[in-house]
Amino acid sequence: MLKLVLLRHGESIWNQENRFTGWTDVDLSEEGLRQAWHAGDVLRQHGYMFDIGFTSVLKRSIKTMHLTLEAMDLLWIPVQKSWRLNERFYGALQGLNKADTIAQYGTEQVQRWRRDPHELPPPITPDDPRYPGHDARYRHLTARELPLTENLSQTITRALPFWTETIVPALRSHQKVLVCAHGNSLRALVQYIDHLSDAEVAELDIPTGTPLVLELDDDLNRLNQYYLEPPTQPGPG
Ligand SMILES: O=C(O)[C@@H](CO)OP(=O)(O)O
Repeated sequence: MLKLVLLRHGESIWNQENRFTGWTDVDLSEEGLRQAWHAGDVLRQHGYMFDIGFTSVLKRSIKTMHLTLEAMDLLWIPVQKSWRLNERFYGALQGLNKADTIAQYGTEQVQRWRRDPHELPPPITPDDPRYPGHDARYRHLTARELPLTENLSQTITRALPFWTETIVPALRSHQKVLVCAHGNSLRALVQYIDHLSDAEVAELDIPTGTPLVLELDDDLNRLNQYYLEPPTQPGPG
């Protein structure tokens, strides 16, 4: 059996402010920092250890990985970063308050932008300051790879090469793997691994800072899946 742990980053400042985030590189909130440490603490208490970590190039996810590993005294393991694990690129919605957007466009439209795997949010243009082509960390990406907007199905397509070429070989060589990423990039991975329908993935909401354990067979079919909670302390007597 192969075991994989997925961890959504701790709460970010824009999660707290209820804003569409996408590739905006916002930091963790105080609560997010606490959640990231707590995740490591819970993993340690359950006896987990990792050989390698994979994360995105966004600081809320990088810092979550770092704090989680620190709480486990595993800061020494290799951690590989890839833009392919980034959050879904939310186009022109990035930065907007979700409640204001609902007031302007209606609940149904906003829900489609957020959860319909094929619905594209309004795109930005390359002269927009939010265009990733202006950011040094994406300078090796081709024009086709630089998004102007992205739906969940496109997020799966760009995350998949990293899954098959990097994460799967690590799992197959029996390394213990921690993937720290984002609400939608993790939903994309789980949809692929679990063969979830569009309706099922629309219902999937992975909470921040809570380790999700996937047990897989040798063909990478899911056998079991559960969130790790703090172990219950034995009561007095
Ligand atoms: O804003 C975002 O980038 C994501 C994750 O926080 O939001 P949503 O859950 O609406 O897809």
